[in-house]
Amino acid sequence: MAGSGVFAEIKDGDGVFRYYSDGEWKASASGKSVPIINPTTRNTHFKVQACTQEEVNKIVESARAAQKLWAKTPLWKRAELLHRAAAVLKEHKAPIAECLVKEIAKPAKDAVTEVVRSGDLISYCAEEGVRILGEGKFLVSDSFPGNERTKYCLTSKIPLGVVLAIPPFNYPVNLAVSKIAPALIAGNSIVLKPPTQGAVAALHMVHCFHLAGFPRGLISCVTGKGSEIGDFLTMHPGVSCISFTGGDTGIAISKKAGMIPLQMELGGKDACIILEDADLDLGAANVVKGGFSYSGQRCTAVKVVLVMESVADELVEKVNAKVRKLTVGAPEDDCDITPVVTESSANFIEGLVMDAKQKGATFCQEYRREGNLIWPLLLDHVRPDMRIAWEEPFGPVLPVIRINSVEEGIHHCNASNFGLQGCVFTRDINKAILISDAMETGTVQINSAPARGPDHFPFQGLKDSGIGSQGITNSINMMTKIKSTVINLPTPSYTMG
Ligand SMILES: NC(=O)C1=CN([C@@H]2O[C@H](COP(=O)(O)OP(=O)(O)OC[C@H]3O[C@@H](n4cnc5c(N)ncnc54)[C@H](OP(=O)(O)O)[C@@H]3O)[C@@H](O)[C@H]2O)C=CC1
Ligand SMILES: O=C(O)[C@H](O)COP(=O)(O)O
Repeated sequence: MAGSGVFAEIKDGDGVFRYYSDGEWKASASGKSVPIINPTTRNTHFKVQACTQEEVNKIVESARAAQKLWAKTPLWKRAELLHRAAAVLKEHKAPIAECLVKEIAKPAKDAVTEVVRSGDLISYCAEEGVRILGEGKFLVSDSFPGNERTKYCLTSKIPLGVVLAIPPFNYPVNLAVSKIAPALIAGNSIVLKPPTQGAVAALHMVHCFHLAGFPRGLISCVTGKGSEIGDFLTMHPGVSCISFTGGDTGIAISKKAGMIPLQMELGGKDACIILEDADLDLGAANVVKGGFSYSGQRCTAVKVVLVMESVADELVEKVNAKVRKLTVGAPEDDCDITPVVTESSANFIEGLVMDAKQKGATFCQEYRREGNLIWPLLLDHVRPDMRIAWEEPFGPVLPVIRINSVEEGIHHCNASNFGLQGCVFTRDINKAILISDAMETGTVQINSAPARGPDHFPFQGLKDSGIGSQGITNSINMMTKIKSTVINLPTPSYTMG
């Protein structure tokens, strides 16, 4: 059970979850807490500390001190500790998954998968770090015009300092460790600010790093509402790098942050283009999986289907047949469709649906909502003047736009402010490549729905979907800087010369 057994110390006597600073679990001096509302019951399920600015200062100070020592810890030892943390995390997957079910209504099996996937990510990161951080470059000067061979340049990757990690609610464990593990293996320290919905799962995950024996202050976790402590954290002079995943908040952060490296993974409006020659059964299965898994609350969810008119009726029929089979209900029952994360999120989704209704979209199912639970809905004959053609619902509501040419589909995709992923279904690999090249997105999947995983693949968004690239190798590189040492010789030296 959450906050019991080995996790007992992360909760105070009043049942409020503590924050983690300088290797200890503490109650905030604010005396205030932030409620976490269970999306299913809509009642307060957990409470976390509302940390103060002084507590943030203290955390950043100890993170800076701990990083100096950690940078001098041999790479193999850093990797060994990460492997231990991965094992502890997997060992305690059940209570962490339980938090995900209660805080963000993630279906029970998917919640366990998220924790196990996170353990695997940490281990892979430890191995990859040992390989790529153990290597540098050796350059000689005579390759550049006008130079003799008098300079030897040695480069290596050095840590940045304190990495601030801010993940979103939908993968509060996986998208936290995707920042924590690369930062640590590269010799940085970490300050984590988890999403409010998902904070308790994240605190449990942090305790697994504590149990694994990481040094004091190297990892900290500060809780509180992003709208209250977010600016203080992201503009803190002690922070050397920000790795953020979330919505438009990331655009505001990137405008306010100082001259530090930023990794931003933001929203998406991933298009699924379906051509006449596509395998429509495969296309329909991926539209349903891509559009409705975790009730559409994935940045990589299919968020608009662009299907050629000649096969649209058949595709819609096949998709509808699969939508009818989706189970709707509680995450504890492992239903396919579960309540969306907050009431305001459900209201926002409803606003998009009503706008589409008013403007004449075809409802393939009856619109139904109870509390935060919204039944899956396919909207056919959506037109570009409808909000849902462009906005990200982050819910189980999927628009279909019928197109008459490939160019029309690409045009719609590229007219979006977002550019995260996209996918194309066709049996013609040549067409698929041309479409992939034409789509202005960070990734294009051919004959499969968009996905971030497996977690070592590069993952990046263009335009408003982000800055930089994630994926284990890219994150390690992003959280380091190149340092050079140049050996200057008094006379040119040529090997075997
Ligand atoms: N491209 C990608 O990889 C992904 C993108 N997303 C996108 O994330 C969005 C949904 O996630 P959601 O959690 O609602 O996103 P938000 O942008 O609302 O929140 C993300 C994180 O930022 C924190 N935060 C809020 N305000 C501030 C602030 N002023 N300064 C610093 N941090 C702040 C939040 O904390 P708090 O919860 O306390 O407000 C949370 O931890 C969608 O748009 C989705 O597409 C989601 C997953 C992956
Ligand atoms: O937030 C998200 O949507 C995740 O990054 C998606 O990860 P997945 O595509 O591997 O499920």
